[in-house]
Amino acid sequence: MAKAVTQASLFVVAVALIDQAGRVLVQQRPAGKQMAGLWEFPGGKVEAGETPEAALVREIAEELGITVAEGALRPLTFASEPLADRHLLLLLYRCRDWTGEPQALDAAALAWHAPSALHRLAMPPADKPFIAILERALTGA
Ligand SMILES: Nc1nc2c([nH]c(=O)n2[C@H]2C[C@H](O)[C@@H](COP(=O)(O)OP(=O)(O)OP(=O)(O)O)O2)c(=O)[nH]1
Repeated sequence: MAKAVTQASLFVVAVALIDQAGRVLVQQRPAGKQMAGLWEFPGGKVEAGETPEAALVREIAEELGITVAEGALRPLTFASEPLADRHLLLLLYRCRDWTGEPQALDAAALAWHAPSALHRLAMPPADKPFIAILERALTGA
């Protein structure tokens, strides 16, 4: 019999911005937040009435100060797992086209890394499987 879901879902969208050198942008969660200090993909919670893509366009503008068109967001993969007292549904998109220079408006720091270098970063548990998927997506392997 299927296990009953008792936790409310936390619906989050995030983006792997990919530059011309094939590096991916990650940001460091600031002090005072849950999982402070960990490196994550820019994004955040989908608000009531928003599509995932509209939420991600909004979050990218708020967190990085850059403009992305919804059509430039390509679904890549997702995670579904418990997070504290909730159940996290995390949709990861990839994106190669944006306008502006990313700034750390909501993060302690930004960094560009080749996907293989992400293995060395402290990231949230849900993000770990994303690294190999990004490596395959960017090398074509
Ligand atoms: N943006 C983002 N969030 C992630 C990733 N991995 C991961 O587990 N999360 C979690 C952390 C948070 O619990 C949630 C994102 O929500 P959020 O960033 O809007 O929420 P928050 O707790 O940082 O801040 P707030 O909006 O409540 O002030 O998803 C990721 O790669 N990117």
